[in-house]
Amino acid sequence: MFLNINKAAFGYRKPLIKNADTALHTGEICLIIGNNGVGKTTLLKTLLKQIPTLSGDIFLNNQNLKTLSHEQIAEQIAVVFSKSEIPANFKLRDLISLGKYIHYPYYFDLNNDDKIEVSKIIDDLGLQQYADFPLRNLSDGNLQKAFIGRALAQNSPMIILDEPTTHLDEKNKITILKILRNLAKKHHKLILFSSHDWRLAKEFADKIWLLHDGKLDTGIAEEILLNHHELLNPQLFNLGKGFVAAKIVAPALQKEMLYSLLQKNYAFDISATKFSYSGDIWTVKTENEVFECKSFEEIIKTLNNIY
Ligand SMILES: Nc1ncnc2c1ncn2[C@@H]1O[C@H](COP(=O)(O)OP(=O)(O)OP(=O)(O)O)[C@@H](O)[C@H]1O
Repeated sequence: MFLNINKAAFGYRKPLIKNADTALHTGEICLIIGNNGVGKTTLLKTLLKQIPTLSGDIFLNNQNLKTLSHEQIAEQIAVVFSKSEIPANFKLRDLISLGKYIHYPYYFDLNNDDKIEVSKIIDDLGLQQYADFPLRNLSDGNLQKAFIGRALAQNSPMIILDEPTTHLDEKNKITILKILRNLAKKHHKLILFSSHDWRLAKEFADKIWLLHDGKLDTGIAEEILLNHHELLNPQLFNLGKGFVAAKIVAPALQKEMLYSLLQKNYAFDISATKFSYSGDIWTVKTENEVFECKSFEEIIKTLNNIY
């Protein structure tokens, strides 16, 4: 058990989250989700002792956070915050080298082994051609990789990332999430990250910490999603207030797409109509009739004749 949270409360004067009780191991990836302002960043800052724990205890590698100095915490946890300041006039290699300086008592030039390791991190992240680029000239995706590179150079067993995929396009999001998965599974790092893009992130996370109603619910990602129907996607897009779903028998993706189509177009009870999908054909059954439709467009035409 690398991180252990024991009946802890987080927040400022008033707790945002009470009675949090959970643990994570190295090699695991955990996604933190919750609505805006629920306390995700506050929780991460508390784990870093930037904010005091209001009550209860946090153990890092079996040591109580209260007894650890900020330098000792930096040896255990590297951090990538999404709103990180870009150090002026730094090149990419300088930023990644910064991760090494927590291991030096004062400012020194890096020793040879550390320089080699920094170059290897740059290679592993596919950033060779940008090594001597000023940070301000990097794309958002490469800058984000560079901050992850700095965290890697720190060589800590745990990495915390606050919204590491914001501002990134789908391709770069997947690249970053794959890098994180690789770090956990091949290098046994514990990765804890927050994201609002949870549909994508959950594909990569083993566990979820869900912050809601002043509580922290934790567990295997799929278990948390199953137990929190409000998170599962159809309800998220429930635009038609009077919509009552129809029965849909179809593979998950087709079911999700039909649900989304129906709830956008019909703000009333359509539960009397049943839909099933087989061999690329949708069968639409009303009380008295059966229709076969080859596309969603045909389904809409059929339903518009019925309702
Ligand atoms: N230094 C502070 N003192 C008092 N309250 C604060 C402080 N910093 C943040 N808060 C409040 O604590 C609450 C939680 O903020 P936090 O940034 O942790 O939420 P979050 O879940 O990370 O939100 P988001 O998804 O919008 O990033 C908010 O209501 C915020 O205004």
